Amino acid sequence: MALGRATRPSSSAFYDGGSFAGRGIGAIVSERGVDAHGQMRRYLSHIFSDLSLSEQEDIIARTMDVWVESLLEKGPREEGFEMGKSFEMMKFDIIGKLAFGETFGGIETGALADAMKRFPTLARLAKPLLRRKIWELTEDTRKNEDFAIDLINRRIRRGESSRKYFMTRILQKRDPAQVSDLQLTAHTSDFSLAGSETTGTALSAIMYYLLRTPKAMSKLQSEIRGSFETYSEIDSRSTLGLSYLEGVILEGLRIYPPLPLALPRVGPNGGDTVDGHVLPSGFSGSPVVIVSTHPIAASLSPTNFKDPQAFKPERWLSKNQTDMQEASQPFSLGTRGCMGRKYLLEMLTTLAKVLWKYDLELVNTLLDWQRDSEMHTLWREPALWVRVRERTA
Ligand code: HEM
Repeated sequence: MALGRATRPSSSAFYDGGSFAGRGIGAIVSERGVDAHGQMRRYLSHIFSDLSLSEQEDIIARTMDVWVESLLEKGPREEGFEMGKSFEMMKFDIIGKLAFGETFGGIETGALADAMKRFPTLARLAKPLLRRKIWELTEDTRKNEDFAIDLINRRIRRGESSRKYFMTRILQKRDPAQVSDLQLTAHTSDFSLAGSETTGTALSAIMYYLLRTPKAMSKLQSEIRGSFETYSEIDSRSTLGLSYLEGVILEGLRIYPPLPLALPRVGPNGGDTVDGHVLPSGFSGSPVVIVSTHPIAASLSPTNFKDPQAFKPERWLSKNQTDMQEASQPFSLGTRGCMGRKYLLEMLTTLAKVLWKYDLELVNTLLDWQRDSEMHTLWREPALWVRVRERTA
């Protein structure tokens, strides 16, 4: 795709119902103004630097290890356990730790559903489907936001921390005159949701496709088990060179993009040209012109990928003639593209740890992930019941 000019589109009214909108606060996901959003992105970008991520590694690893151990409690039962929810809880706990310095208790208590209620979820970007006024008046929203505000206030009161939560960095860089406590809370709330639901969805889908594709599962297990003698060797650095593992993740993100919606954009002032097609200026006429690319249309089109419904990690091992790899953009692109894509490393480590330690088996063999998924702006995935046993080989 060739863009005619280096102009910046803004996001559409779809985003008006985002976190804290009812309090008149824009946050990183929901802010529509091009300049205001650019400023927020610059302010927040340092928490996604390599240095910042390596500082967080310890917190992430400890939470992940507790989760991996917890799989042995319920996993071996004949009926198995619901792995999808469990992935989401673990990711939510990690983000909670990183953002607020407090765990939401998802792994220990299974309290994810409750915790999700307390936060304005990314799914609530769907709220423009309801009328704005109703959204603003929703009492629940206020409670959710109050809960997040309370967490942030507690964190601010605790002051400097030697522990490197990403909140530590955000606070260090903050000019309170520019970024209020409320705005800080709104950003953090966006992170919590942008980071947990997407990653949880991705891991569930990847696990399903692996369990359904024994050849891929066996190749992946051989790569992981052949690379590490002990569990403790597995971390975000040591998993980096595992090419089949990376292929598995990219293929999962292609076949089941975690954000399955066509992100709506308003064309830039003066219009633009995309692949030779002239797009009018978004605000020049009535109605406003919205443009978007649907991720599923792009990544499941036979024009872009050979045999697109088949789960084939091999298509990512090298450039090839039959797959247009760039057509799969699960993190979106450009000035509003995902800020957290480096957390992909976390997915590499999660899968490596689980598959190094355990053998897994799909309980519901009639499950068909694509058929049984529903899309309500975001995915509503089917339950993924899995039996987990200590590995035998
Ligand atoms: C598999 C995992 C993930 C996927 C597929 C994903 C995908 C996306 C996509 C498609 C967007 C664009 C949304 C839009 O324009 O409305 C986005 C934005 C964003 N993501 Fe992610 N994401 C993932 C994980 C994460 C994580 C772990 C974090 C942070 C902890 C994160 C933080 C963000 C933020 C802050 C934005 C807003 C960026 C902006 O508007 O400037 N994401 N993500």
